[in-house]
Amino acid sequence: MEADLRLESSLFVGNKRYRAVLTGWHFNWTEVDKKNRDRKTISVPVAEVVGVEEGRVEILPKKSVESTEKDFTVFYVKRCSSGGSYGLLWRLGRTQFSCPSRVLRDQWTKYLRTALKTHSPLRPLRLLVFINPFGGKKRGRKIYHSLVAPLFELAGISSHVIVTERANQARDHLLKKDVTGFDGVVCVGGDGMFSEILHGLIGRTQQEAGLCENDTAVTLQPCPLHIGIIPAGSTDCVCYTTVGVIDPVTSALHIIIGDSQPLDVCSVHQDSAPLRYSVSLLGYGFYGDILAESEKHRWMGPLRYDYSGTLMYLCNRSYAGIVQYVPADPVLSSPRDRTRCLSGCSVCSRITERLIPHPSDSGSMYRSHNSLFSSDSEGEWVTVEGRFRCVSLTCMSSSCPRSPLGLSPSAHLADGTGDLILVWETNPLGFLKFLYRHTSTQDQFDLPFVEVHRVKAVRFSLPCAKKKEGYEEIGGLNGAGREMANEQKTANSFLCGVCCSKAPTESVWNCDGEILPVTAILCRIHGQLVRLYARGIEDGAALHNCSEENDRTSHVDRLT
Ligand SMILES: CCCCCCCCCCCCC/C=C/[C@@H](O)[C@H](COP(=O)(O)O)NC(=O)CCCCCCCCCCCCCCC
Ligand SMILES: Nc1ncnc2c1ncn2[C@@H]1O[C@H](COP(=O)(O)OP(=O)(O)O)[C@@H](O)[C@H]1O
Ligand SMILES: [Ca+2]
Repeated sequence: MEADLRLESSLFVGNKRYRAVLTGWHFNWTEVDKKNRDRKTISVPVAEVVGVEEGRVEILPKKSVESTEKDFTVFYVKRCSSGGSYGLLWRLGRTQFSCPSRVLRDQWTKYLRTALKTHSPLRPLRLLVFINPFGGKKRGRKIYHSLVAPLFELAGISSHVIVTERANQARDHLLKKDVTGFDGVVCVGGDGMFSEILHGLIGRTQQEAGLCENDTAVTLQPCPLHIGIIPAGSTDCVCYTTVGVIDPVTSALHIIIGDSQPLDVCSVHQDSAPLRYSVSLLGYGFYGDILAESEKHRWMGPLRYDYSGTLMYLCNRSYAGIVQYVPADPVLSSPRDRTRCLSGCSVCSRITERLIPHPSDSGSMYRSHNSLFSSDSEGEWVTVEGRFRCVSLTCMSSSCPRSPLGLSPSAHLADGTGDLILVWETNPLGFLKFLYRHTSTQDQFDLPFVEVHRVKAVRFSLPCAKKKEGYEEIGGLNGAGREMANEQKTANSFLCGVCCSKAPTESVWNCDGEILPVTAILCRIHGQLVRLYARGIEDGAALHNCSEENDRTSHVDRLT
């Protein structure tokens, strides 16, 4: 079949002659000068061709300009440097070709379209799109209609668009309404909107599989529908971490070409409250307090987090707690190994192989129970207790424009583990140093009051009242935190006077931007539970559209 797809001929772009070649995987065109010498080659992977149209076509607005029956236009992904961000911006490239004959033109368009179908099996044909009109700077509708919809139309995607009228409408729709015929679900909004889609899709998939989501021991079934994110929120952390830039056009192009990025998801079980899922930040203490405070200032838009963050920094609160965790296999990777999970990551690929069910399993893998949660596995749990500035768990690096390398720079998107970050009670200057390091390449874990562990599961509970009093007197049980405790006590009560008369003894959990109503939780990481229309962060070396060869086998890169 691939041999059939080879096509080679002379083509013209303007008045320049090119030698164009379509092989199985690439479409290349090389300028040929008057002496028949090859000059610059442009190489586009077939998987990155957005569309092929007869004639000379423009989009935005889409129109056919003066053209002949020998012309055709190819639209494809073009990469540009993104300036400040780690990833690459994608733009729509367009080249209008002229053929020596109409027959050849028809052959080119036919071959290119066939190649597209063969090499991008996950390209969506029908999408369900939810727009949150109030997310971020309230520009969701405009972003979708002016930047994204014309690209979907060009790519022949039909979309059913729902502008939400209330919170949780998208989640409820996915849980209850018929979604047959859709290849994917797109959310236009922020992390909160993504979280709605996540809950809806995971919930529906388990319902259909007859699995009980609340059972901490059940192995959940991966979702069959892909999720696309068009960023239009406040933090846009999931988009930034999986694409590398916050840019609606880049994200729309990843959706169109049917990119596929698996993502780990953490299930958060609470005794008296419904099950929640998290991918970016499950945080107690500092991040919980920021969220609770920021809800009062929603009118500020994305700035509410900086305002509340500064306020909560000044409050300098710490909280007593017992944290238990099950460590992941240290041979596979470590949160301090100074590597980055990039597109094609080899650490994530290793678990992909293990997760793919073999025919002989006949689905039993997804129904199996996890030994972690049986009573005889108690020995695997490690316990720490004391007073913490914050306890955070993230399934991925959780980078965002504020923190380009993220909460845990070496975390992996799809390795089946999460990173648990424990920041013990410390003085205000120490904590500022910790926060400030998130904005640069300095290691935020290289501080005496910070610990990070790669984990498969986490439990959190409050110490009994008597113990809590003890911590308040001795300042926690951890060596690093203990020394600073007395000095801390004075600082705490002084600074907290800024926002509250008495520091509370309990914080709340921030679960991807949602406040959880309970403090005691049990969390478990589910490897590759959902798939996004993304491919992970591409490094600058992938700026290749003008080069001979397109080698996209980047793996894990060391941080420099
Ligand atoms: C001194 C500079 C400190 C910069 C510290 C940056 C740490 C940033 C880590 C960000 C992790 C983001 C994880 C994502 C969470 C989102 O799921 C979730 C929901 O997002 P959505 O509203 O878009 O739906 N977002 C959040 O919960 C917001 C988290 C808040 C992060 C902002 C932190 C700003 C802190 C500023 C402290 C300033 C101290 C100044 C002292 C003088
Ligand atoms: N029409 C709506 N009205 C009010 N809230 C909504 C609506 N649609 C979605 N939401 C909720 O708004 C919250 C924030 O949305 P999000 O798109 O993440 O923006 P932001 O990043 O600014 O927080 C989400 O938790 C979502 O459930
Ligand atoms: Ca992970």
